[in-house]
Amino acid sequence: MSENNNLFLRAARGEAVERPPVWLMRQAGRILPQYRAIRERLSGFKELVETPELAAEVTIQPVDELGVDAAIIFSDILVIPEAMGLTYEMVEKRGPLFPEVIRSHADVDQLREGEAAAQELRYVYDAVAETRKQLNGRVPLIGFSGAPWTLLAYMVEGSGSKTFSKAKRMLYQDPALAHKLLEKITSAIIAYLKLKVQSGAQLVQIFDSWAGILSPGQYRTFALPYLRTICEAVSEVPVTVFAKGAWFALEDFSELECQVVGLDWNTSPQLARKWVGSEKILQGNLDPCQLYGSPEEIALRAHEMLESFGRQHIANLGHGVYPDTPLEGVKAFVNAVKAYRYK
Ligand SMILES: Cc1c2[nH]c(c1CCC(=O)O)Cc1[nH]c(c(CCC(=O)O)c1C)Cc1[nH]c(c(CCC(=O)O)c1C)Cc1[nH]c(c(C)c1CCC(=O)O)C2
Repeated sequence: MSENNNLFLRAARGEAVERPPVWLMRQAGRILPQYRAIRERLSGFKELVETPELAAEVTIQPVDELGVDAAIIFSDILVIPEAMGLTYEMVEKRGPLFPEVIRSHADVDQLREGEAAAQELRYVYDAVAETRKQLNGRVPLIGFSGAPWTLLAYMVEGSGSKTFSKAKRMLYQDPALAHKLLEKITSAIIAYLKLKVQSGAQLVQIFDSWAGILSPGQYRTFALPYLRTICEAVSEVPVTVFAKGAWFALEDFSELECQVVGLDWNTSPQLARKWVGSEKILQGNLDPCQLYGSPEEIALRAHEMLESFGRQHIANLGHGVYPDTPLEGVKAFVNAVKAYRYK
C-alpha cells in the first residue's frame, strides 16, 4: 500500500484540513508487542537507539500497527548530553542515570558545544535518513530534541527526580553557571536539529518535560530565551514546543517563532487558545490515563476533545502514552480521531 499521507504537515503549516491529524508521544515503544520483541533480543535501550536500521524499524511500527498520521524518530533526548560529553545509562525499570554530572564552571568548560557536539550523533542522522527512505512518503517524520532547561535538569541532577532540587539549586546559587551551561546546550541543540532536518526530519518537536517545576519567573529567565533562540534558528521546518506543566507560559509562547504548541492535559483547550492566540496550531491533550477506559468511553472523550479544540489542532495525548496502556485503548483513540470530520 503506497498511500501518501501529508495531513500532519498540512495541519502544522496551518493549511485547511478535513480532520485533525493524530499521533501519540511515545508511540514507538513498550505499548507495542513488536517493540518489546526487538527490545528483548538486544543488550539494552542504547543498542536500539544507536543502530539506525533497528531505530528505523521501531519508528515505523506504530505507523503499521496503529495507523497514526506521523512517525517520530526513535531516539532519546539524552543523546545531546552524551554528545556534549556526559555518558548516560538507561537502567532497567529505573530510567536514565548519568554517572558524572555538572557541578562547576570547569565541568561546563569541558563540554562540547554546537557543531562539535552535533557531529557525535551520526547514528541519529543515519536513522532519520533510513526511516525516510523506508517510509517512502507514507507519513511525515518528526525529529525531536529536549529543551535546554530539561537537558540541564538531567545533566545536573544525574537522574530523574520528583523535585530536581539539585538542578533548581543551581539556578538560585549560581545563575551565571546555569546560563553558561544553557548556552552550550542550546548551541548543540540547534546544530543537532539542523542536521536532523538535513537528514530528512520534516518537523521538529522540542520537549520541555520539566518546565512545570519552574516558577513563571524562573521559566522566563532560564527557559524561554533559549527556546526563542532555537525557534529562530530552526526555520527550515515547522517547530512544535511542548512544555509540560507550563500553562503559565502559554502567553509567552504566542510570541515564539514556532508553528505548533503542545499542551498537557491540565490545560483546557479554550484557555489555551485564549492564551496562545489565534495564530498557532495547538497539539494535545487527552489524559494518557483516559486510554485505560473502555473503547466506547475513549471514543466519546476523544470526540469531546476534538469539538472543544475545533480547527487548528493536532490530536495527541497530553504526555507520552504510558507503557502499560492496552493496545485496544490506543487504537480506540486513533480510530476515533480518524473517523472525525470538521463541519
Ligand atoms: C524526558 C524524556 C526522556 N526521553 C524523552 C523525553 C521527553 C518526553 C517525555 O517527557 O516523556 C523523549 C523520547 N524518548 C523516546 C522517544 C521515542 C519516540 C517516541 O516518542 O515514540 C522520545 C520522543 C524513547 C524512549 N526512551 C525511554 C524508553 C523506554 C526504554 C526501554 O525501552 O526500555 C523509550 C521507548 C527511556 C527514557 N528516556 C527518558 C526517560 C525518563 C526514560 C525512562 C522512563 C521510561 O522508561 O519511559 C528521558
